Amino acid sequence: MNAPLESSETSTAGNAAEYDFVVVSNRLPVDHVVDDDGATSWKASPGGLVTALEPIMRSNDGAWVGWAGRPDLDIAPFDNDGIHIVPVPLSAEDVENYYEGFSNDTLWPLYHDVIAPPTYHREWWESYVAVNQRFADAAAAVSAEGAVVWVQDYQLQLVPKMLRDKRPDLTIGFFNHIPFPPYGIYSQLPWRAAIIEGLLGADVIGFQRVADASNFARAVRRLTTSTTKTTTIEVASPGRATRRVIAKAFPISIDSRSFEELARQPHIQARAREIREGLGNPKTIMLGVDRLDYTKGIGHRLKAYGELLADGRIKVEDVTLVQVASPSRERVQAYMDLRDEIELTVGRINGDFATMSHTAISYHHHGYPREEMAALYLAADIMLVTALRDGMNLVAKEYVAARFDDDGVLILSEFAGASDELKRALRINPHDIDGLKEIILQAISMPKRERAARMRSLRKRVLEYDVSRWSTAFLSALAGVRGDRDTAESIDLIDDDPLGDLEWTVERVPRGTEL
Ligand SMILES: O=P(O)(O)OC[C@H]1O[C@H](O[C@H]2O[C@H](CO)[C@@H](O)[C@H](O)[C@H]2O)[C@H](O)[C@@H](O)[C@@H]1O
Ligand SMILES: O=c1ccn([C@@H]2O[C@H](COP(=O)(O)OP(=O)(O)O)[C@@H](O)[C@H]2O)c(=O)[nH]1
Repeated sequence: MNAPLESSETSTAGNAAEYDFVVVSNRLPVDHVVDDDGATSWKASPGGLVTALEPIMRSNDGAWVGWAGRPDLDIAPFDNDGIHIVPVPLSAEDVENYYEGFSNDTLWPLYHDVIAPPTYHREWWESYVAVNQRFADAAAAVSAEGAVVWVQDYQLQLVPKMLRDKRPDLTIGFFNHIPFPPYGIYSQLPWRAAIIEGLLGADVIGFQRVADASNFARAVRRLTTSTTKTTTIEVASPGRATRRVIAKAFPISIDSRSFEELARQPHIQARAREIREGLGNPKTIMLGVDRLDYTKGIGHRLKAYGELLADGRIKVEDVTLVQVASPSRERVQAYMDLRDEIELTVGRINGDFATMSHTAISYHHHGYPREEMAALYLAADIMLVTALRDGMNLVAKEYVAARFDDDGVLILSEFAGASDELKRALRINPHDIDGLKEIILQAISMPKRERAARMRSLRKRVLEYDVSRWSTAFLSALAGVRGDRDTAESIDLIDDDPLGDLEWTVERVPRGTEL
């Protein structure tokens, strides 16, 4: 990686308005980290957004505008592995109010079915507006005349309108990586109309699920004078021509082939065997990989596993659970509470059931590199995705891509976006602990022939609809709007949407099942 300058000096890779393709996201693909001894370095950022966008950026020669993950850093733009990186500095106060506050303690819980209660603070909102303006200004400064700018995610929902006001020549896309909530929940937000107006600055607004797009269309109808017809929104503003905005589902994916290639490498397979041996070669290894987030249903899966051990329906010598819980948003109170709760539960289950030779839960509060992820997926007989609500969940798709041996069982929450596509997974309602226990037993005893048939079908889907298909679909929809015609690749990405037609009311939303 080229060494970036740690000051506001200009680098050779300047900040001129020269890029025809610009991605704007809260996070850059790399985080600036400082070790205990004060040494600084760059490491891959956490989460699926970066996993999905990195391959597209590498093949597009574009600029990526975002935050370097630490407060008070003023770093000049630099080139990293074929991507022009444009850091947007955030002060410690911005991080507290815009990122930890409004993004992750207001919007995140609100958009995830209020699993945790959202907090509404006016000063957080003011910071969100100011920081969104800063991202919009930075994007405008690097975008060439007529460029395509693709804004990502809930942290930057005001950027499309801010950009359009400043640079009407740009074509603007927005993709929401997390769910868009039903109106009964969304309407709690004191700034609900301003956010819809912000998003409507885009030409194409993408969502993970059909249900998200229809929730958004309903919010548009309730809060604006714009009209909606299927995926088209007619936006009328005083003194301006009516604009057409497309809002529809574009389910995100992964670079499936490259993940499979990685898993096929002999050293990754050797590492998978080593992981199994290290765990005492149990008959069944179950795996969970999540950011330590209350949306991921980690407690529900621990509950089911602990009860199966307590009931004597499985033995600790036979079935081990590996749980990777990568650190996330560690200064937000709900995340601190969750860590305490999960680690207490892990300690109790291990205390009650582990033997000198066999641990029950192998728990890891770390973020691992891609290679280790691939080895873990190969080592796991069962992958447990028990999210209470999740935009997509790329982990589910990575597990499938890694299993070139057509083996392994995916247990997948119906509340994760991936569930719309991965229909031959064992789909579960994570709130139903008894149901989850039965499904785990079914997965443990599933005959090899059935495992292979299911995995083949899952792999067909994941290999066919990869991240390049996702970005091509989105960007051709954007090109269609720019040319004032919808040339969008016909998106038959979803055959049907089991939850899509439900307009949930607040009362029907599952609220934190008691564990
Ligand atoms: O940046 P952080 O606050 O550390 O959080 C990491 C990312 O988490 C979220 O990921 C989402 O995007 C994935 C890819 O589309 C999707 O599979 C997953 O369901 C979402 O939760 C968040 O949306 C990103 O902005 C964060 O960078
Ligand atoms: O220790 C870890 C844990 C997770 N991941 C990656 O982080 C992403 C998680 O994406 P997902 O969509 O499942 O959830 P998110 O964290 O974005 O909500 C996946 O690419 C994982 O492989 C990783 O690289 N190391």
